Amino acid sequence: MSSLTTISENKAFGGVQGVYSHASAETKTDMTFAVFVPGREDGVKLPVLWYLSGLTCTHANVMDKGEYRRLASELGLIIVCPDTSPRGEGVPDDEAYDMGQGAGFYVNATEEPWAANFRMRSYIEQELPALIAQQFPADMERQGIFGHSMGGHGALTIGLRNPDRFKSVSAFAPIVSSLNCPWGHKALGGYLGTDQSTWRDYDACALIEDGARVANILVDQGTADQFLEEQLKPDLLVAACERAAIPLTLNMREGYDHSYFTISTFMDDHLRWHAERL
Ligand SMILES: N[C@@H](CCC(=O)N[C@@H](CS)C(=O)NCC(=O)O)C(=O)O
Repeated sequence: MSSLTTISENKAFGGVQGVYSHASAETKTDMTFAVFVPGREDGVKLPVLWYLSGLTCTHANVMDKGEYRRLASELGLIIVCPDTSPRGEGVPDDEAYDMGQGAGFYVNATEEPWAANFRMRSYIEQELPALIAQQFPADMERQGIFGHSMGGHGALTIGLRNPDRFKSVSAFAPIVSSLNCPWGHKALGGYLGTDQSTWRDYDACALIEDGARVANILVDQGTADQFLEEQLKPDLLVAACERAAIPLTLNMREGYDHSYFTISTFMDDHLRWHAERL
C-alpha cells in the first residue's frame, strides 16, 4: 500500500477539504485526489460518496465549483474526488481533449500505447478504495457513487458492475452508452480496440441489457446541454431501465447546460439521494 502525501488541507464547514497524492501501482504514476471529511466525533466512521469527473477535469473542478461541502457536512458524507486519468511526462496523450490525459473513461486499456498507464477501472474499483479505507474514517460498507458526463458514465458502469459495493448511484448529464456516441467510439476504440464486444463492460445500457442491476438510478440532465443530442442520449438509458425494470428518476432541467453551474444547482438533491440510501 502506497503512502499518502498531503498537498493541502483546509477547514471548511466544520470538516476538512484535503488534496492528497500517492504513487499508484495501477497507473504507475503519482495520482492526486481530493477528499472532504465532515467534522465528526473521534472514532466515528462515515459513509463514502465517490464523485467521478468528466472530460478535461482533474480532482479540482468539482472541489472548486461543485458546492458540495455545506450539505455533505450536514449529512455526514465523506466525498472522494479522484482524477480522471494518469498524467505526467512519459504518460501517453492525445492532442484532443477527449482522449488520453484528462479522458481516462474509467477503463482498463488493453491497446498500445495506453495499456501500461490507463487503468482507471482498477484504480477506482480497487486501489483507491483500499487507500481510502486505510487512511480516512470511512465506513466502506456504506458507499455510493456519482459523477458528471464521462464521470457519469464511470459512476453508472462502476455502480452497475459492483452493486454490492455501491448502495446508491446517480449522475449529472452522463454518457449512457459509449457504444452509441462519438466520444465513446473514439475512447473505447483507442483504449480497447475495435472488437466492440469488449466495450460492453463500459457501456451502462449494454451492462443493463446483459443483466447488470442496481436498486435505482437518479439522473439530472440539462435541456440546454450542448452535448445532449450527439453524445449523452438519456433516452437510451430510459429504454434500457424500462426493459430491465430498474427505477430511473430522470430530471430534465429546462435551460440548464453541461457546466458546473448545473451540477452545483442540483448537487444537494444528489447528496440527499445518496444519504438516504447509505
Ligand atoms: N473542452 C470541451 C468540453 C469539455 C467539457 O465540457 N468538459 C466537462 C466535462 S465533459 C467539464 O466538466 N469541464 C470542466 C469544467 O467545466 O470545469 C469543449 O470545448 O467542447
